[in-house]
Amino acid sequence: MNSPVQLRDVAKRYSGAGGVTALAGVTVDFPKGSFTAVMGPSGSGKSTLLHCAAGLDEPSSGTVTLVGVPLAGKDETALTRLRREHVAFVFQSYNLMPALTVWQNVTLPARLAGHRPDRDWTRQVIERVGLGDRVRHRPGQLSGGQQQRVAIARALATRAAVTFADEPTGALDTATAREVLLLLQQLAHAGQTVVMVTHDPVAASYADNALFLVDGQIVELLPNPAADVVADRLAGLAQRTPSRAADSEARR
Ligand SMILES: Nc1ncnc2c1ncn2[C@@H]1O[C@H](COP(=O)(O)OP(=O)(O)OP(=O)(O)O)[C@@H](O)[C@H]1O
Repeated sequence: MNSPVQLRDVAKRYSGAGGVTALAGVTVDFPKGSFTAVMGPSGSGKSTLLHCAAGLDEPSSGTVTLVGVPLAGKDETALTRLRREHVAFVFQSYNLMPALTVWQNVTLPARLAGHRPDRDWTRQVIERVGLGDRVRHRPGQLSGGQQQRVAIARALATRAAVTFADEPTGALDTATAREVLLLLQQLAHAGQTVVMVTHDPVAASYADNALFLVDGQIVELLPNPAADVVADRLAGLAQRTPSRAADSEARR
């Protein structure tokens, strides 16, 4: 399996006032060991793409294959099990369990999946993200950057085939953001597949490729995305989609 995430002609329509087409036929492979930044104007479908790819949202049509498993028709229990075994999330809101320590958060997916956590490996990954002296802390006792590093340690610990990151650096200062992005790069270099939604051209420059969405469709895949080139592309794309951007702003 060379591409643990495969989307084929994936569309997502939301009903309701007027109806919204969030994804309009997306076909893309995210190859093993790749780090892709998903970019585009506000409302272009970035989060929807990530949610459909992760099986958190069901496409209206088209197919998603995650770690070789077609998601169509899978019930929530099966999807949860698949995610627990193979997928890690690094979201802006950290999604850590507040009552659990760093160690317990990092080992939670293994324990939920019924495996005994590998203590040596867990210690190694917590060290690697620089939290060796914080294993007994709870998320509330950590800074935003440290919490994000816990989420990355959890991705490393589970050896997740795929890590989905949604604005992982949105709430971080520049130096901490850089550390988090370097760790995401390391995940990819270790053979994991990283898909990251971001608005930030500098964050995208850490990825191998930047994928640009407009009106729910992929318009470009840019290899080795330099921050200034990405910023230029985004500026051009934003001018093309005033209505969708306004729609998305109105939802906030
Ligand atoms: N639950 C929903 N119900 C109705 N419309 C939705 C829903 N979620 C998203 N949309 C619409 O789908 C389109 C794509 O939304 P999405 O959140 O994927 O865009 P995005 O590129 O991630 O935007 P942003 O950069 O602002 O976060 C937007 O027009 C949005 O208003």
